[in-house]
Amino acid sequence: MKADLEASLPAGQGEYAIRCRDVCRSYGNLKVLSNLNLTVPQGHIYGLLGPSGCGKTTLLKCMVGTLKISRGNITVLGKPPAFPGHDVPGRMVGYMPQELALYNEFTISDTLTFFGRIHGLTSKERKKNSLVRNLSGGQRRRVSLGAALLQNPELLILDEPTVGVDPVLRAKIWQHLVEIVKTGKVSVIITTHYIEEARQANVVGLMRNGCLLAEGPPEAVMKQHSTLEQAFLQLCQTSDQVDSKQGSSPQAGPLENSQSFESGRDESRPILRDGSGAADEVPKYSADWKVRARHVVPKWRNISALMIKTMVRMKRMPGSLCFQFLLPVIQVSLICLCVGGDPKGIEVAVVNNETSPSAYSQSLLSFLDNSSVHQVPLSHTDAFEGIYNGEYWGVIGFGQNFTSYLTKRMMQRQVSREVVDGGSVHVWLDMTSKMHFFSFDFNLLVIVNVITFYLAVGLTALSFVIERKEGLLDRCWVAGVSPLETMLAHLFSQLFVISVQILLLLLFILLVFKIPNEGSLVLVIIIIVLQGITGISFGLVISAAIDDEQNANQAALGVFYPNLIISGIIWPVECIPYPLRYISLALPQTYASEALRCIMYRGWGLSRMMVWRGFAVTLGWNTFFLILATVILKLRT
Ligand SMILES: Nc1ncnc2c1ncn2[C@@H]1O[C@H](COP(=O)(O)OP(=O)(O)OP(=O)(O)O)[C@@H](O)[C@H]1O
Repeated sequence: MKADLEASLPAGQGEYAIRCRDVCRSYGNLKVLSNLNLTVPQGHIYGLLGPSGCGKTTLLKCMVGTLKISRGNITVLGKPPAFPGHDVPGRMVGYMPQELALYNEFTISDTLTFFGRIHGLTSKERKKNSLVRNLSGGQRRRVSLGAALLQNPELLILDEPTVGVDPVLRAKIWQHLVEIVKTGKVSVIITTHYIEEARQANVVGLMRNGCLLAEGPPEAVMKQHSTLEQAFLQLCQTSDQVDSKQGSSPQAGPLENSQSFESGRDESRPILRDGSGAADEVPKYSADWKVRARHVVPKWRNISALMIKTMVRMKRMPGSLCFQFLLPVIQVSLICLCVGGDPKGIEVAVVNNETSPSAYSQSLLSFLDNSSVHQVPLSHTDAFEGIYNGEYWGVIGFGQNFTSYLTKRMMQRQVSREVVDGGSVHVWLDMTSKMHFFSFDFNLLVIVNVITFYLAVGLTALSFVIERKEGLLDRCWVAGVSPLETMLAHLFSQLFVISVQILLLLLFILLVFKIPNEGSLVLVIIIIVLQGITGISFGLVISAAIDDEQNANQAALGVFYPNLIISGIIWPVECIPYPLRYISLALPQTYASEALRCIMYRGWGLSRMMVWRGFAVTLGWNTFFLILATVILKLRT
């Protein structure tokens, strides 16, 4: 039986498309792949079968290089995946992930064009104008498969391509796979839950608990059984029996299972290939510095493909795009209209103990702005009672001899304290009311900065979260897009959105609300755009680090309030206690807001420290956030 297999499975290097030796991979404490050995011969279809959760998808992700293995080695088309200069991930491999991994707002044509652009294809695809979101499940799978086949890859890695597909289409997919491997140049590894369909594969691998129970041509695996399914069940039972014999060891995990199974096998079992890779020498691969440098330098082709993708998606959601453009303008307009203006029609009690119509107190009261203050003449007792009852915002009081005392203050060089007091206007404010807010120097420009920053955070914080969840990020990785390219593409496309937002915002605050600008408009625009970039890059950090939409939203919101309070936006930095003040000065918005104020109100330029400091700190934060986001994204793939 082993001889049969060895005749059909090439052993030498170069004759296999994929070779895994002693591969281990864990998620935290969960060991998913245990010393797994697998060989996909060149020009063959390999059907990887196994129950749900046995680690098939994990293994495929390790093969395409989106997951790192913790031990062992994998060789795909001659080199380890993600090796510098190797086109896996890249053109050589077509990957269809388990998730559909399609952009819903794309047409079929857009989808093929997008992946075609990444692979540098110039041929014009046929126009398919149906939106992916309007297709049936089976149709979407076909598009997804089409995207994997697009660049005629040498290796096709298909994770359950036939799920939810009708039997006719399933048969067609298999027929196509059989057709493309005939040339001997294309190899396929395919996972499926429909065990019997794998009879059309040249080789099958039966996987369980992270190890391969058997590997070989389907006929050999089924030798003593009428179906593959029965063979698989038999293998599982035998494996369980060996496990229970070994069960005395409390730590017996998949690794031990695999070894004990191998060592205890007899010839009647369909263990068709000795998986031990210990004797195999691990080949050494090297790449010169030029290849390594080319591998690291971002490719404009990929960046532009991703940017066009984002623009097309935006175009397909015009309502959401308009809302994004107009949101800052709406917010700033509301702020201009509702915040920072003079109070209107507030009730103030007036206690005037002078009765004569020609008294100075009367003429003074007549000068008060009656649209802001509505004067209510009252007695001393009623006025203070009214204040306690919350009816009035304050009391203005004049003594009985206000006119004569004021005249004395004007005429005489020295007067008694009684004269000063009697010749003064007494004002009592209700400090429990909102009145004291009017004393705080509200600064619209700083708010513009905050809005630009946080809208940018909000725009980007979910960018990768959703793409990662839908498998799109993985698909792009496998097509050869690097984390840095993804990061730059997001940065550039969001920059377009925030540029429109900032343009509209400035038009409104300068032309409609006529906020004065004493300084250079160019500097104003640059600092606001730089703040927007800080927001985008911070959003990218959140997006790269967090997997779930809700947590990403919480993180963006969680940073909003502390930053608003500590950055001196609500209350001056000078009033913040010392340890916090140092933090405040290091934050991305503190010095930038100060710089914006100095440019617009004082007309200062870059030669002033308070201005260039704002630019320098913002640029520093931008660089830091972008590097951090790229590193996180790289570490997590
Ligand atoms: N990102 C992850 N974090 C933690 N555990 C994970 C993660 N991805 C997968 N797992 C776990 O690893 C195990 C193997 O998952 P995997 O998706 O590889 O199985 P599978 O054989 O492809 O299953 P199915 O046939 O249902 O797709 C499962 O127990 C799963 O819960």
